[in-house]
Amino acid sequence: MAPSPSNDDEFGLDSDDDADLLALADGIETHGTKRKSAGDHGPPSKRVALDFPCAEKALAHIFGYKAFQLKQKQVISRILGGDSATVVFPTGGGKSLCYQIPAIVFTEVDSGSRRQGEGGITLVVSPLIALMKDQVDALVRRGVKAATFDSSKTREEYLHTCEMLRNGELKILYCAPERLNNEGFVEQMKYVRGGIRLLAVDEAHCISEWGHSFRPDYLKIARFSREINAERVVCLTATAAPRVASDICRAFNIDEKEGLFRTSTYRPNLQLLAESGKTKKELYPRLFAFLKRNSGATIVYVTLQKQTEELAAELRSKGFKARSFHAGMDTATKTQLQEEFMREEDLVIVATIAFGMGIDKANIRNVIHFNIPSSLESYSQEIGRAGRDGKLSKCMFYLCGEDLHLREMFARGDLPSRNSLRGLLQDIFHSTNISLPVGGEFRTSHYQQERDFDIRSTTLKNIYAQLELTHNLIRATTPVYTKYSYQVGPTYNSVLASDKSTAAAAINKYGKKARTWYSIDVDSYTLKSLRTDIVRKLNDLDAAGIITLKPEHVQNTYKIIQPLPKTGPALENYVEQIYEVMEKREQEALDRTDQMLKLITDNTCFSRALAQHFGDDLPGGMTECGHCTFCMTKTSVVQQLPPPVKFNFPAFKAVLAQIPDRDDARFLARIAFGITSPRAAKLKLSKHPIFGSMADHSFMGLLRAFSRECANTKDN
Ligand SMILES: Nc1ncnc2c1ncn2[C@@H]1O[C@H](COP(=O)(O)OP(=O)(O)OP(=O)(O)O)[C@@H](O)[C@H]1O
Repeated sequence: MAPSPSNDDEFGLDSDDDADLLALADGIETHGTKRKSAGDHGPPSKRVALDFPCAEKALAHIFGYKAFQLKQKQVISRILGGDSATVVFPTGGGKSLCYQIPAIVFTEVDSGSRRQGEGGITLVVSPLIALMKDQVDALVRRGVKAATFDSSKTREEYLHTCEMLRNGELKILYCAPERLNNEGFVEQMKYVRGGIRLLAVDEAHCISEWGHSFRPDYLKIARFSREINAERVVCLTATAAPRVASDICRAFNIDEKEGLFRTSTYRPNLQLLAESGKTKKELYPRLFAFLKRNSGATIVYVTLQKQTEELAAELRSKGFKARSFHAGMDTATKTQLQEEFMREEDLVIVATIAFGMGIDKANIRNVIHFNIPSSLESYSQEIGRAGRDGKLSKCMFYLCGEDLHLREMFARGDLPSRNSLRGLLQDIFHSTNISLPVGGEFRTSHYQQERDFDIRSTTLKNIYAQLELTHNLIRATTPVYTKYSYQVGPTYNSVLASDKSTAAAAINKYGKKARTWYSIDVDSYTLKSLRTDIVRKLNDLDAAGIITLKPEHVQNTYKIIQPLPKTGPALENYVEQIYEVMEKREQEALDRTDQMLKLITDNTCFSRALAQHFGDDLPGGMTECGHCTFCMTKTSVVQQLPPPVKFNFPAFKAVLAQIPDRDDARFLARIAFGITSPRAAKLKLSKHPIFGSMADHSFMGLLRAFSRECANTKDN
């Protein structure tokens, strides 16, 4: 699963959507000569053996390491030689140095061609604010000028970063992918002194629609890299099956033969084990016994937040030192737990996947999966946290038939009904919007559409991404805040008085003061034509510390790229195409669970099957690892499925009685199966006894039964 996105909503730089760069880029020259972008490169230069002593020096003097590890040296040489790369190193493999060292030494490599103070920056796109912060703190301690743009920054810190950017001091800037959607930010990046020398894309597997954690915002990074003229790109990930790695390379125009750096995925000190049981109850004592036999720092992964608490309590009652950890906890508690885990040698952390990213503990002895991981990629990433010290560590997977429901619930949660999708597209392509010319703009509220059409937020973003990137109909621009409020500093009046621009005059005249905050309605009839100038001026005043700006009332804004469909059949065509893609994604999510189960239920060595999934194999022609459950027992693990249930008519009738609408069979099936959605939340159904009352049935069976019911109602 994808890590949760950051919430960058300060300083008016937030955006959930793409920025409209084209409008701004038109007629704007980047300063100095046009920069060479990653896509402009000729044939890769990896064939030329490059050596950069300055990189070795930085490794030793700044980071204190003796030698490069894995393929760090090759990657760094390629980047310093001017080319882009994709790096697939395991968790903890040292991916960060692959961009940090180039960022530090770029100025030494081609200082001759640049003016003083024009070293340019390395921009790192990473979805994890906490990780970014740790990295920046570590770099700053080592004397490297690094910063993040994120919502946790104080205003002073933000202004300080802007200042470093302006005077060319900054070497590395971290930001969340959402930040690249923002017009203001992209403009700022276009004008960075010395340019964007390197764009580093962390967790790059999120770009692939085949990947387990596809994020539409990631698809847009490639376009941004061209728009900000990034000189080269490095994409980094710990897990990428061959198809995913190809997607990444294709998106950034990276030569797969020369620019893809993979290391062996096999970890000989990890013992992959699995056992199956009919019920969780049956597996509890086996888990306790396992932990008694295998002491040491342990992570037990479960799927749901409440399971972390339940299992941790159970473990404590059996005398284990156990704590629960999940994303719903407050930051201070989470930090404290992480610190405790780093310190202690025998703590068992029962956690959701929220735990582990950025945990750099060498002696984790056991990683246990007490539910089914969402994919082989997640599994591999999670077990990869064990045994970084190279010592024998155990990775136990307890498979339980009961858990299949949970996986199906997740896999099926994102697909809306055709009706919902049709309703959404009718709303997007409604008469006002379709009468707009190409280049015209319209606004919508994602928040409202999620509720109106019962579509989850991530799915809605995916649909818009398809309209934008696959069908090229629209393009997201920076979300619009229809109202701007601001507090003024002591220099405000004199600055505005001396500013002779029309925007400044308008702000002076129409900015209304309440008690402490001023506000200006930039969409009012009088100000509409000056809107862009006023917003820019307000942002400038904010960046200069003259005012503190607070944009309000968010509206997602789109520009029309091609004429929108005007007829029913044309709209239906989009419904079909988009729905097909979404159905495929649902199927892929279900397939990923099957692949996970196949790993341990097939008649093969687990370690070999895992390596082969990633396009790799065991080293030295080995056919077996010799120490996984299959190698040790020579038998596969048998999945113990719960017996099929008889159709529960009373529960079925209760769902129909509680929900009188027959417009959406999928919605009814979801409620019976226990899958929530915006509509379920609005109707407060998730706490109702009917919710999940048929969780032991097959989802497809439920869908068929409710579809019949809806069709009958229509016929009558
Ligand atoms: N050449 C090296 N020699 C010694 N230690 C190194 C070297 N390169 C990196 N390290 C250290 O290895 C640890 C892991 O590095 P890093 O965080 O970059 O891994 P990663 O591949 O990004 O892992 P993740 O997938 O968890 O993000 C860090 O403590 C880092 O300083």
